[in-house]
This record gives sequence, C-alpha cells and structure tokens, in this order.
Amino acid sequence: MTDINDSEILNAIKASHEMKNKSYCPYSKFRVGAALLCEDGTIITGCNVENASYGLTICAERTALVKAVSEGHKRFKAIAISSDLKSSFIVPCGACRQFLLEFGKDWDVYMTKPDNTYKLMKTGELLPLGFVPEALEEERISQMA
Ligand SMILES: O=c1ccn([C@H]2C[C@H](O)[C@@H](CO)O2)c(=O)[nH]1
Ligand SMILES: [Zn+2]
Repeated sequence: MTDINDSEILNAIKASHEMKNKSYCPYSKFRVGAALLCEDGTIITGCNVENASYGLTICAERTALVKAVSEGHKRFKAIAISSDLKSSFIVPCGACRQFLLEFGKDWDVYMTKPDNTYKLMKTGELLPLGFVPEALEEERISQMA
C-alpha cells in the first residue's frame, strides 16, 4: 500500500473540518464534511446535502466520491470525515461504507473528532463481506428464459 505522509493526512482532516461550513442540513442540523486524499495527492471534498424528501439526502462521503470520480479520480489513499460531535468519532453509514468499498478494501478511513483526533480503519474492515465489483465477474448459473 502507498505510504501516506502525515502532512497530507492532516491537510485532509483540516479540509474535512472546513467542509462542514458548506453542509446543507436544514433538517438534521448535523453538519458533516469529508475530504478524499487521491493517489496523486489531490484532495477532493464533500459535504452532506439534505432534501425536503428526507430519504434523498446524500452524505458527505458520497458527495466527495461522486465529485472525485466525475473529476477523473478513482484511486484513493484515504478519506477524512468530520462532524461537530464533541466526544464521538464520526463513522460512515452503511450506504457510504458500500460506496467506499467500491474503490478498494485496503484504503484508510480517518473518522475524526473536532479536536483532530481520529479513529483509523480500512474500508474493508468497516464493511466485512461487502458486495465487491469482482462478484460481477464470477461464473454464474444460466438464467431461465
Ligand atoms: O457519516 C455520516 C453520517 C451522517 N451524515 C449526514 C446525513 C444527514 O444529512 C445527517 C444526519 O444523519 O448527517 C453524513 O453525511 N455522513
Ligand atoms: Zn453515509
């Protein structure tokens, strides 16, 4: 796995904190920011975007991933996630875990607190037995007409 130097991660963590200012969360008032550190060192950020039809809400992590992919980035070293929770590390929801896993099971998820402390886990640890793209390449039984 590619080495991450500490300043890159600290920059990503700070960028994720700053992105909370962009959060659109009139319903939950729960601000979340995310920052992806791409293989080439680029940082791509995202915030949660809520909707009056609550279930359409998009989390900060998925916003960042969709922004990154649409800008040509598909290889990631890490993602940093920030919220305003004082005493808990912000953890990605199940949908975001699946979305993160799409891009590999061995990259780093920094779940932070506002004081810059973090809990670090791999994407694959966060979603063991997640559905992976390779499954679509496996041999399948024939389908009935
Ligand atoms: O990891 C998380 C957890 C929650 N949210 C958002 C979704 C919703 O807008 C608000 C409350 O669930 O926080 C994220 O963006 N990322
Ligand atoms: Zn989510």
